[in-house]
Amino acid sequence: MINGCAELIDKSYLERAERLGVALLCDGVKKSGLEISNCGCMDAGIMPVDRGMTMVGTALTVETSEGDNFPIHLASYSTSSEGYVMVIDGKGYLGKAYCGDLIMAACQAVGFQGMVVDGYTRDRDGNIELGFPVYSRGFMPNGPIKKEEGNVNTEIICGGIKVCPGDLVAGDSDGVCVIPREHIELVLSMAEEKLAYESKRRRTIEAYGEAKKNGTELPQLAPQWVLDMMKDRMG
Ligand SMILES: O=C([O-])CC(=O)C(=O)O
Ligand SMILES: [Mg+2]
Repeated sequence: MINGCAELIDKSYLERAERLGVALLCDGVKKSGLEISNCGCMDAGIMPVDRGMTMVGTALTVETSEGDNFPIHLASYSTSSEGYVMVIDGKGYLGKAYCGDLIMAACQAVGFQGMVVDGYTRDRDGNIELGFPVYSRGFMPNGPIKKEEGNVNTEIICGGIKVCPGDLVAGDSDGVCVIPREHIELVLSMAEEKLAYESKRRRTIEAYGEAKKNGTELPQLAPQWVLDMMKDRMG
């Protein structure tokens, strides 16, 4: 089944997500109390091809299996709009690579923000040279087959996480997370609260380091919640 693409996510949301990064976005899911498996994080087997690759965009989904990359070709040519991340449910198949730097270059030329593959990719060096963010289970020189049309823009599972066309997908050195489209605003605001907490913590840690260096009185290093928990548990 080949469906049209979901509407692109508002740029202001993407900019906020980019500023936060994947770990804080997952913290935002946790703080929001939403019942989302693993806080929206794909499993740790799905990693960036190169450290420092980052992406944020709107999910365009592909479902395929057994190393068949015909559906990936169909998805690549299904839009000319900039801003999608291609999320490929390859069923974790590890016998063949689903794609390499040729398809990746085509996706980059179209304006995809990146690609996530539940399976292997190849042409690692070429991929890094392109600077196109790709997240996969690793590398396999054995190339793909071209067979079935698969599904484009249907609900899929990738890296253990449900992904619907139009969801927010973010990736960085830590991995990939998915925020359901209907919860983007809530998750971003929760993640921004966590960011504010972390900034405050960083200032406290810095002040402690400075005081230690200067031989002045040390400020309290432990956060208040640790002190409260210690009192509760240890009296
Ligand atoms: O040859 C293929 O179909 C996959 C590949 O390596 C590429 O896209 O560069
Ligand atoms: Mg190739």
